[in-house]
This record gives sequence, C-alpha cells and structure tokens, in this order.
Amino acid sequence: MKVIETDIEGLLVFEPTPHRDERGYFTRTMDVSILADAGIDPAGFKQENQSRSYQGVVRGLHGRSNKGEAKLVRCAHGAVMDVVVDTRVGSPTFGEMRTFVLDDQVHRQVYIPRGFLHGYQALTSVTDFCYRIDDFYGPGEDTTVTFDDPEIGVPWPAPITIVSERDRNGVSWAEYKRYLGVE
Ligand SMILES: Cc1cn([C@H]2C[C@H](O)[C@@H](COP(=O)(O)OP(=O)(O)O[C@H]3O[C@@H](C)C(=O)[C@@H](O)[C@H]3O)O2)c(=O)[nH]c1=O
Repeated sequence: MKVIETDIEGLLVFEPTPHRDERGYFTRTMDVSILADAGIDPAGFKQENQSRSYQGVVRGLHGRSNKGEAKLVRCAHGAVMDVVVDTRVGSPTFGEMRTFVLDDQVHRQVYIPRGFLHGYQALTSVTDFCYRIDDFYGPGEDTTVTFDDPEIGVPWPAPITIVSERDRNGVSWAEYKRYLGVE
C-alpha cells in the first residue's frame, strides 16, 4: 500500500496493490500499521459507513461543526469523482478544492482530515461508497455547502441526476466562510 502525500497538508492518498486473477481480484482495504506510519490513529475510527448511489447522484458538500470529522473514503463498486475543500481557518490552502477519481479498479482511498468539506458524484449505474469516520454520527453537527456554489466551482463530470433535499438547501461558500469567522 503506497501512501501518497498531496499538496494539501494532511490530505493523503492510499494506493493498494490489487491482485487480479481469473476469479476477480483481491485487495487490502485497511492496514493499521500503514495508517499509524502515516500519522493516523487506526483506533480513532468510530464508524464505517456505506452508501449506494445511482449514476449522476451528487452528495455533498458536507462538513461538520465543532471539531469536525476525519474520513477515510473509498469506492467499493463503480467509480466516483470525490471532492474535498479545505476549510481549516489559517491553512495555507484554505478554500482550495481537490478532486480524485476513486474506483473499483485502482482502489485508491483518500484520507480527509478534520476541517474539510467533502462530496462526490457517482459515475456508474451502481456506485458503492465506503468510509470510516473518526467520530460517531452527530446529526446536529451536519453542515452543508451547496454543491453548485459558483465560487468553489466543483467540475462535476457528469449530468447531475439526484441531489438530496439537505444538499439542495446547502448554504453558499460565502455564507460558510462568515460562519467560520473568515471575511
Ligand atoms: C451520514 C449518516 C447518515 N445517517 C442517516 C441520516 C439520513 O436519514 C440518512 C442519509 O443521510 P445523508 O443524506 O446525510 O447521507 P449522505 O448525503 O450520504 O451523507 C454523507 O455524504 C458524504 C458526502 C459525506 O461526506 C458523509 O460524511 C456524509 O455526510 O442516513 C445516519 O444514520 N448515520 C450517518 O452516519
């Protein structure tokens, strides 16, 4: 499993080595020693979640108030375009967005530290997305910035088919920055 640092502090990509044969494939999806070497406490994860999305579905951009929530995300079936936005006040990359294609071929995972917005678009007819989070679900702490905020400008690669009510009612990035005490 390769650990790839990105140009955003703390944002890491994990790239396993899948073994393919006539039956299908085998891949490791988590290794506590590799996580620990990368500075991530594997015991810190409290929940693992899985969601299924149909082609074109967009989820996000989601954040969490108070201390935030770190995530280790991957696409178990199909493909997504994953997107993160650094919302850590004082970070040199505050407000910057990065995107990653995650799929069931390369099996890359992204570790998203606390203090980011996160979202993704399903690119395949049936898309299963799995992620660990380092805190228990806190519905009262959900925050949502609108997926189509023009200032953030996420380059969603496919026609958008379904967006939840929560996500349709997200706030603008300008409003979120005011909430963070920026600008
Ligand atoms: C995330 C979550 C949702 N739920 C419930 C709440 C609701 O009834 C239903 C669907 O929730 P949501 O619409 O918020 O699900 P979803 O839009 O998939 O939310 C997720 O989006 C991606 C982009 C993330 O980054 C995740 O952290 C999470 O926010 O599941 C839980 O019970 N536990 C959880 O941990």
